[in-house]
This record gives sequence, structure tokens and C-alpha cells, in this order.
Amino acid sequence: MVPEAGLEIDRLSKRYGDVVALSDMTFEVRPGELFGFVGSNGAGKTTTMRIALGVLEADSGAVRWAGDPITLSTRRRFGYMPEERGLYPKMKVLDQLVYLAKLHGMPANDAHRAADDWIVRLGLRERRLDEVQKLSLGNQQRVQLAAALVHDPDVLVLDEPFSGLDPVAVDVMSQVLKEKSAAGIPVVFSSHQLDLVQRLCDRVGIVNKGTMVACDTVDALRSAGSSELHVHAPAAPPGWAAGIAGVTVVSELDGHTSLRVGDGVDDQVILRAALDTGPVHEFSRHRPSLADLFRDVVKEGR
Ligand SMILES: Nc1ncnc2c1ncn2[C@@H]1O[C@H](COP(=O)(O)OP(=O)(O)OP(=O)(O)O)[C@@H](O)[C@H]1O
Repeated sequence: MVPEAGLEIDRLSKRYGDVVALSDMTFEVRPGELFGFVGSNGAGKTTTMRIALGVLEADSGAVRWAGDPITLSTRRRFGYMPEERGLYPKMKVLDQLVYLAKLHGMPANDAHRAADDWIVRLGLRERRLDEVQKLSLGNQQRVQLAAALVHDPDVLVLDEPFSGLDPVAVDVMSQVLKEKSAAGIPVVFSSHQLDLVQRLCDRVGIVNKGTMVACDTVDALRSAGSSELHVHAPAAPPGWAAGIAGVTVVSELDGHTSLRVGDGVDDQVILRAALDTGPVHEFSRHRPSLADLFRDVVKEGR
């Protein structure tokens, strides 16, 4: 049965000496949800994930799974892909996965079957008897994903699982994460690849300086952000829109202008100003991308 409450991160705070790594970090990854955890370098993503997995202790706050504080035995039901990766370099791929599955409490036969299945699924069949250290970095990452999945976990916490993967491996990883969340488990992963996060995730949390500053569906976040107007007026001189009240020029190049338009500004005023410069080939509104929102949040934070 799928529990109603998922993975709850509740007001986590953590300092390293004078550095405040987390300050009241709060969010929930619901069962069946694919949650993207994004933020600048040093924003606190890895620290949060380590605390969730019990690798690191918080100064205050709590982590709960299915409504209860996490214990050693519930933690065994987590699948974790640490940022620093955690494989034994001299162990063979198959042996490693079987070993890890058994460590999580799987009987030997099941462990072998699960390791074989994930090896095939993740395109590692030819590499199964190679030592991990002899694999390319991308293939090591595939093994690392297999290691997070081999014991059929109830929660998946993955620190930058997509970094360094080729496009085929990105597709495989995306598919696996979608399947796992569709099967009802909470999946949280951090990433700097915002186009991928925008495409894949049900909800996204944007972290800045150790605090969750925006957390919602991609659609809701994009709708709440101010939209941009794209104007293509080939004969328009540079600065043509600079004097229009309530309008900020975001970029301007070869007659293509992107404008941020304040609330209550009549876009027909902008269209008339564009037409005054000559022909207008494009005049369209665009919702901000996740990358645009991210930049805004980080800028505001500074
Ligand atoms: N062991 C440590 N000792 C001291 N400071 C640390 C330690 N680990 C992390 N920090 C600091 O805590 C803050 C949060 O780091 P964290 O690694 O959680 O960020 P992150 O969001 O995962 O960054 P990235 O995207 O670069 O991986 C940073 O200021 C970092 O320098």
C-alpha cells in the first residue's frame, strides 16, 4: 500500500563552523512524485540529501518518511545516489550490485536476479564482469544508479544523477525515474540541467542559500513569473523600447528584442512603438523558463 505521507524535510538547519549550509529547509516529496531539487553551487542540496539519508546529522529539524521519524530500518528502504559516488573501485559490477542488494536485506537469489535485471536495463551487460574502476565515468554512473535501485527501494534520493551522462543514458535515467515515481514512490533528484528538470518533474523546489525559496509545479512557477514579450522588428534601432513606461529591455540583438512587461502595461502601446520603426515580423508572449525563474530567484537572493 502506498503511504499518504512521503519524504518530509522539516525545518532542517545545519552549520559548518561559520558557514550556514541550511536554514529552516522545508519541503515534502509525495508518494508517486518526481521532485526536482535545484539551486546554485553551495545552496545546500547535497547537505539536505545527506541528512535525509542519515550520513550527516542536522543541528535541528526533522526528516520523516510516511509520517514517522526515520530509523535505521526505514533507511534501508531508501535508494541513494551520493554526489561523491560510493562504489568499490576494484569490485566487479555484478558482484558489487549483488553485495549491495544483500546488504539491504535481500536474499541471495533475489539479489542476483535484481542485479542482473538492472545490469541489462541500464545497458551494462558487456561490462558486468569488469571492475568498476575500468569503466568510463558515465558507465560508473549507470552502475551507481543500479546500486541505488537494486534493492527495490521505497524512496529514491539522487544527487546529480544526470551529470556527465550521454544523451542515451539521460533518456534511460529519465525513463527509470519516471517509472519509479509512477509506481508510487517519492523520487527526489538534484540537477543543474534545468531544461531536463522542467521536462521531467511534477514539482520543483528552488533552493537559495540553504532555504527553499520556491516550491510548486513547473506550470505554477512559470505562470507566477512575469512573462516576456518577444518582438522581431528588423529595422528597429537599438534602444527603441527603452523609453516605454513599465517596460524593461532584457536583450536586444539584430532586431530581436525581449522585453519584461510590468503589470497593467498595455502591450498594444509596445506594438505601436515597434510598428513606428518599420515592419514587425513577430510579436509574442513567452512564459519564463525554469532557468529564467532560477536566475531571478538567485538575483533577488543576492
Ligand atoms: N564538510 C564541509 N565543511 C564545511 N563546509 C561545507 C562542508 N560541506 C558543505 N559545506 C558548505 O555548505 C554549503 C552547502 O553545500 P552543499 O554541498 O550542500 O551545496 P550544493 O547545493 O549541493 O552545491 P553543488 O550544487 O555545488 O553540489 C556550502 O557553502 C558549502 O561550502
